[in-house]
Amino acid sequence: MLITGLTVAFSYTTFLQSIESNQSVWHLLIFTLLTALFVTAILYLLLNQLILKRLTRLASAVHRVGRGLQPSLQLDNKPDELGTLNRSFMAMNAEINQLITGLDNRIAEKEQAEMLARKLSKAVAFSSSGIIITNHHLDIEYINPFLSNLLGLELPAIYGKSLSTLFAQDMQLLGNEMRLTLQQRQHWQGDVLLQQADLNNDTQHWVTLAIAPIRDEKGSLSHYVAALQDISFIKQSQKQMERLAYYDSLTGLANRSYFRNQLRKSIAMSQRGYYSFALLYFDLDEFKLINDTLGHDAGDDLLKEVASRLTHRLREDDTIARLGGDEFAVILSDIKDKAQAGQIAATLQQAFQQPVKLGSHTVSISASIGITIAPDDAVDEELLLKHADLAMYEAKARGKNTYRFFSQQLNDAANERLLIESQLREAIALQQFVLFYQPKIDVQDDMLIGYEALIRWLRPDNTLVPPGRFIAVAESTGLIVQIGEWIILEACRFLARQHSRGYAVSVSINLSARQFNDNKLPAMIEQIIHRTGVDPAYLIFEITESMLMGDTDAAIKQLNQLKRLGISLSIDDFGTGYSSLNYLKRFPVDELKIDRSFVKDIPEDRNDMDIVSAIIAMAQKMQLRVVAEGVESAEQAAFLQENACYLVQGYYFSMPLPEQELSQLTFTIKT
Ligand SMILES: Nc1nc2c(ncn2[C@@H]2O[C@@H]3COP(=O)(O)O[C@H]4[C@@H](O)[C@H](n5cnc6c(=O)[nH]c(N)nc65)O[C@@H]4COP(=O)(O)O[C@H]3[C@H]2O)c(=O)[nH]1
Repeated sequence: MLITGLTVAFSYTTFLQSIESNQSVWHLLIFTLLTALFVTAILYLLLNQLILKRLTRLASAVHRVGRGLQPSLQLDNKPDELGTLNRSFMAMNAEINQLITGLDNRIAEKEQAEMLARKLSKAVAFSSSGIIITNHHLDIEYINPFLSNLLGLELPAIYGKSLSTLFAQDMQLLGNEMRLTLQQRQHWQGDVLLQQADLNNDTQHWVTLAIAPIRDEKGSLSHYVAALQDISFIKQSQKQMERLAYYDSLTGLANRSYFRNQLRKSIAMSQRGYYSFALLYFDLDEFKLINDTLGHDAGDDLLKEVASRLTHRLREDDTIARLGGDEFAVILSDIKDKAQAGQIAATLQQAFQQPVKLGSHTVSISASIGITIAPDDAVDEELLLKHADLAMYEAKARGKNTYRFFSQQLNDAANERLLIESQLREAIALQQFVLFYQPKIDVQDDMLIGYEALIRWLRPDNTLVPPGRFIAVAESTGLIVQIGEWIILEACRFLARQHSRGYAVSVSINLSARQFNDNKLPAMIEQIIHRTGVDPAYLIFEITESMLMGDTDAAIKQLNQLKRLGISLSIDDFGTGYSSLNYLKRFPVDELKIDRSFVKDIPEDRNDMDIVSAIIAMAQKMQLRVVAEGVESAEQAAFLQENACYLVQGYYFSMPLPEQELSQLTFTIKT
């Protein structure tokens, strides 16, 4: 409601008439007063209703807002000045509310951020990863306790120093690379070796390090944060695995796979014309004997000693590997010529000159070294190994403790051996072997007392191949076991025929090392004896001294097994090996055969004559039969007889003959 004016009706005439009468005056006064009061009340009511009440509400609202409360009363929105004031106030209040809410939000956000920062700071401080914060120049501003403890860092002395001061000496160059990468790619990651702060403590830690930038609101680089994990354990395991994969655990030398890798690398370099290298291959001449007699622990100690001696005689760039057992190989890198390789091989052999002490024993050692040169001899891995191996066997054949280079002739000989091997297989299948028999004579009564069976290979073109041309190949390929069984069967059949004619002769059969070491040999012989029905007392098996060396216990066991069959045992080529009385006593043998080499120079060579008479004396002392082989002259026969050696074999009496020609012999045959 809008108040535009107030009209009071007053009648002056009536007022005068009232004055005229007192009563009327009082009435008038009272009336006037009442009217005034009424008007005032009306005015007050109107004022209160229209203005004061609204102002009070507004004041109360202002007061509440001033106290931070919401105005509890609803302010009117009338289209007058007070309504306008109310609206302005409400708008202002809404704005204030909005501002307060915004402020509250900002405060809440700030509190949240502070809480998060506190959590992060705790996480960083207690983290088991290393954390570093640097400025944008990579100078350290913060290092967390984990890292400072790990490296023994003095805080805050390290602050302000470059990040790379934490790196090990070898890693210093990495600092520059890191800076460059960070400029280009914003982050850097890699494995770093950290150095202990105390330089006297040489513990080093491998860590994987990741560096990322921190930017301010404007996006400008302000800091870097680096996180690192200790991976020393992983690196150690890696190293351990590498060692296991590439190094021989006994000697610490490179193993076969590492050696092969190096060989391939060397071949690649030599093929590019960069350099020549030599491949040396060898084993220890006495290793098997030492291992068998002194035991495997002594064998291991020997290998360790050899490895250490060899390592000291080689250059840094050379590779020495133990390929297995007592097999060693060396790659001599960048050699000038063959002569240089030969010199180094000789140096290596010098390493063997000093005997090795193994517990209470002192043993002498030697090595026969095979050498091949790349790229001159070959640039193929397998071929080079084969060449070095061939050269080593040549060195062994030339006497121990020497070295030999691979040559084309060696290769030809090896190829011939291969050819013989394939032909031998065919010869076995086609039964191209024959036995010849050389008489054994007792010169006391000129009586033929037995024969030695000697194999020949009768080729389809009727040529006779002597055993010296194929026995070694048969031995190395194992074919001798098959051939040997045929020899024993044939010799026993021959013996059975001789006995059936009434001749009480013996037959001597040569055993090769491979046959002798075969534990099925006694059973096989027993079976043949049974099959052919021969009297084993007339069977003599010849073995060489070298077969008894090595594992003597096993040899004695085998000899006893053979002896149990009722056969005799003879030591062939006696005098060329150990020939010691003590050693002989241990073996259950019946006969010694003096090697041809001592007989052939009688009577010219006094020394040989002395040896022969000593062997005869020794055999007599041990109550062994003694047979001299290779007797070619009457003088030799006479000398032997004078020295009480009556059993002889040799061209002087008879060449080895095929069975059908034995009837031409004029000797009285023992019956
Ligand atoms: N210069 C000369 N030589 C004489 C004389 N008397 C005999 N010989 C030869 O000397 C060799 C004696 O045989 P060995 O020492 O056991 O040496 C044998 C033996 O080790 C081996 N061998 C021969 N036959 C067999 C066999 O059946 N089995 C095995 N495992 N090896 C055999 O081959 C070697 C050579 O046999 P062969 O060529 O038959 O050579 C035989 C024989 O023909 C002589 O007065 N002067």
